[in-house]
Amino acid sequence: MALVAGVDSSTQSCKVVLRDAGTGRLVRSGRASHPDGTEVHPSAWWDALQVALEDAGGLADVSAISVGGQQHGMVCLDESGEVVRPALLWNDTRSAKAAADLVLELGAQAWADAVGSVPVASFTITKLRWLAEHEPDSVARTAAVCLPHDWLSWKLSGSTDLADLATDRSDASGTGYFDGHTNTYRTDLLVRALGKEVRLPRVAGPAERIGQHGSLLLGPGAGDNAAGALGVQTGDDVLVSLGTSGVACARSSVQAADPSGLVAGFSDATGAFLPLVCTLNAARVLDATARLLGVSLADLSALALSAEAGAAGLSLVPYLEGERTPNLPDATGALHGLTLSNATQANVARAAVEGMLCGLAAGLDALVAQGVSVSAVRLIGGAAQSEAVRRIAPTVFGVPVTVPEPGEYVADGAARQAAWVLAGSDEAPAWELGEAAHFEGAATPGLRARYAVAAGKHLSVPR
Ligand SMILES: Nc1ncnc2c1ncn2[C@@H]1O[C@H](COP(=O)(O)OP(=O)(O)O)[C@@H](O)[C@H]1O
Ligand SMILES: O=C(CO)[C@@H](O)[C@H](O)COP(=O)(O)O
Repeated sequence: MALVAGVDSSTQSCKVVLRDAGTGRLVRSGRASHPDGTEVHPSAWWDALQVALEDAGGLADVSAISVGGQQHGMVCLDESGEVVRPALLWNDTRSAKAAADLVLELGAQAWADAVGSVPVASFTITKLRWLAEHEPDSVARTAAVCLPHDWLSWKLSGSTDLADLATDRSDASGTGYFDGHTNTYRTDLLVRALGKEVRLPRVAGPAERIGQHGSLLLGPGAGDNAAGALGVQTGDDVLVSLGTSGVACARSSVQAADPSGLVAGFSDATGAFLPLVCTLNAARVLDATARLLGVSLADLSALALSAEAGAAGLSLVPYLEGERTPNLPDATGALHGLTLSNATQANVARAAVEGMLCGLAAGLDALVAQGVSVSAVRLIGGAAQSEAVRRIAPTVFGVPVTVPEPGEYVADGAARQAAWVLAGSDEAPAWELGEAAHFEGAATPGLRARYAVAAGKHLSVPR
């Protein structure tokens, strides 16, 4: 029995799964936390990976490993491979003005045509423009730019040579300087943002071996959402992930080019595309609401389910970290529709779940506008563990929702990729998935319209 390992180095934590390469059976797993904040030194990810690997019993008996990681984070390396400054993460909105400037310079349609997406503050390219404008010394020291998963793969390879940096299409497509049609970098766009050329990771094929450390083969890895789609074996279903970010995406044979900027035209981890909508506010909206109410997440779920659908007219606008879709980096959250009679813990809990899901429902609408058919949703990510989220989701999305057996689907997708690399086959191995739970429910009348009015009245406060 050969073992493969998959890593999910996500915003809040690092998770590792070790699976049987042939059957996909889970053999061991481990995890470790990441520090809070939107600016994190990559060494914290490496330290967390070591702890998670140790927790999972180590790699001594593992044949291949792949890393999935949070997308977009800007990792700058100097000529000797040292990190120049802490990485700016996908949810760091300081580059919002840089994003707006870049869009103004070329026009939204030109960006969508060139790289599949209109840049927002999350994208690496806007962080590079921010760096050029605010930290010229850091720019002068930067010899290479890569992404969180690229950096971790490179560290795992044991190399310190920048020439050995490698990435995959899915993560490259989130930079804002990668053309998914030709699978080549648009270095002209990178130079436009940063003001100089730098070394970029080689873009490996979906099942290409990018290195070897002793007998351990290294797969190309992927952005976390592409890895999640590979792990849950979505086929043509729409995937909604409720982690730190809220994501709605679907596999496609064509790259999206949405000039409205709502849908990002990313690539997937199999050689196809992954049109994707991402919000900044998902699981942590529930964390914050539970904190506000002084209850546990389990109690929050029970409270939400004890309230009537629609929370008796309360709407929670969940822009607690600003928002990315819609592009409102300075927006703040709000509770609308409070009255003496509806001011209960149960209604606030319900409004938090419904508000978070309404943000994702708008994302599903944007996918539909790009030609994606949404007849059912598969739900993953930390907040999919909430019974309230599972049961309320169909009443907000208006379609049935399937929740796969609880698991770490991003890490699983990375492990499946590692098994693919090991097998050298044309396609990723098909692994048995566990029992899924199915949820249905009629759409709550008027809920989304009322949310849309409330969301339109958000307050923007520059931070
Ligand atoms: N039962 C639950 N109910 C609601 N939220 C949950 C539950 N279990 C975990 N979460 C939340 O899920 C989030 C972590 O999810 P995860 O998908 O691992 O995030 P990320 O990949 O962004 O690091 C945390 O904010 C955590 O509080
Ligand atoms: O920015 C995006 C997608 O474009 C996010 O989905 C990040 O990739 C972070 O993912 P999580 O840590 O929330 O899973």
